[in-house]
Amino acid sequence: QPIQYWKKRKVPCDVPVPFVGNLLQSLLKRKSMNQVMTDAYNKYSKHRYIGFHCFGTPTLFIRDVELAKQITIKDFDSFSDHRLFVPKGVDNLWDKLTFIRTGSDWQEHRRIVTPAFTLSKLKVMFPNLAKSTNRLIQSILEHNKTVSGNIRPMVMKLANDFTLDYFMGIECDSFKDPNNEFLRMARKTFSMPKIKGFLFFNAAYNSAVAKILGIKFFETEGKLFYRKLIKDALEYRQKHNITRIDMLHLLHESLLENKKDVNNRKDSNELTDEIVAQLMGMYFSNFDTFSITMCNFIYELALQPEVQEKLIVEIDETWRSCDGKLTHDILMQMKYLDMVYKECSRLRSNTTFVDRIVTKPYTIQPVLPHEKPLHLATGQDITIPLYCFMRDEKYFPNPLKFDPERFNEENKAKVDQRAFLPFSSGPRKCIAARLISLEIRLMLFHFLLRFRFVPTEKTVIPFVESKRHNIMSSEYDYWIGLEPRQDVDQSYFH
Ligand code: HEM
Repeated sequence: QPIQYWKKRKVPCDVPVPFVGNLLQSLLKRKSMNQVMTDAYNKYSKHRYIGFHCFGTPTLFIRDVELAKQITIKDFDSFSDHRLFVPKGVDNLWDKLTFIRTGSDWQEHRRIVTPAFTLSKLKVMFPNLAKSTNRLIQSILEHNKTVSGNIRPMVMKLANDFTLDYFMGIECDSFKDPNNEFLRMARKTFSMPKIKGFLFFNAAYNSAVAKILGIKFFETEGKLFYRKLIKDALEYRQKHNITRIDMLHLLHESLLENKKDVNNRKDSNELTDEIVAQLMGMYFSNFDTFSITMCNFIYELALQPEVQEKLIVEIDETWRSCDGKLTHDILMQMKYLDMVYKECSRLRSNTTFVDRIVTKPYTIQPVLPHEKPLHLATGQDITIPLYCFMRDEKYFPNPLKFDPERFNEENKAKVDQRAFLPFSSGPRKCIAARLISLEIRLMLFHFLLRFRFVPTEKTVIPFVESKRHNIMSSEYDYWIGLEPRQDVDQSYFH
């Protein structure tokens, strides 16, 4: 009896509604998923964990940052897997994604792909990343004299062209040619329509339904398109002995270098399939997840003219002093940009929660007077609400205020790192956290070198979170103006 599940275990829990659990308000579109979780989080403030029901699945909802750290880092071995969003065997490409792999297969795979994301690799790739960002944002200026409207499609173009260049060395300019095939396929394959997001979230809790409906993440047309693109790129590089340091090269090298993998492989098709799966998974994250995050950040900055002005001063000074030759270290050492990036990540990161599955029986020992040992069996679902931690006033006073000064030299040591988790933590933390941090800073740098973000008469203030999307995005799109800067020294760009 799922309804009795937490009651029997003496874990506090709101009475769930049959079939939908504690998600009724979200399903009826009365509240966003973040709001539903925040309500539960705030209601049981004296507890470290509570019971929660996502549809028919009882999940242990963690309210305590130390317990979350125990689960994601200290006792990781007992919580090493994610729940399966789609049952294994429904979508063979999906099964290969890092996020989806489980147990020793995940461990081995993560070890293989990690080298593509190290700091040293990012530094090697930086000149290409910087060139590509500069080129694309310059192109926005050239092809859109004034940009005012929903900036989401523009940011998606930027994310698409950037991803193509950075992942595969393909130069594309969707501002010049908005009807190009690459953009069309990316939109078709990687943008997550709200209904698809909803189906996926449902599927995560009901694998039988997912199997019956044959819910697939990537459509066949997209799979065929990207498989051909990647296969051709690999063959061309091999034939012409070309080495270009990008994600395709790094993944290919990492997978090849892994001797066990090579010996076990039946043919090079399998290796190509592996690369296609990883690149498509990453393309999705860079096209969809990243572009929503970027829009959230731009929205926030458009409402913060003083922060923008301060940032513009730092950007102009940096660009002048490095004579337009921005390096990885110069960018990452920019103090105010660092503060703004972190505060945007705290308040506007799009991650709602992360999940874990108990992989070895585990007991949560009592800490508070009213607690008893709580035994968790293998397979128990766990929810860690990162969004709630990052907006808890216990860790971030006046949490809804956008205040980069929380991260200044004097204050940053006081930030409780257990609660500041835009990319989660521990061995399953987002593998691309460093890349995203660089990518966003680089884009903000080049945007603010040329434009100011301004609200327009259509900008909905304050930010209203989407009730249809399970990650943080705006309910009313992103109506923002990009005002070309008149005070910019044009010699900057020559
Ligand atoms: C702003 C954009 C992004 C955000 C906010 C984000 C956030 C996250 C979060 C919260 C997780 C789950 C961590 C956990 O379960 O503890 C995750 C996992 C992951 N992310 Fe990201 N991510 C972003 C972009 C990307 C990009 C662009 C890539 C690839 C290039 C990527 C690759 C991955 C992978 C492979 C995993 C699974 C890691 C594993 O299971 O070992 N992410 N991400």
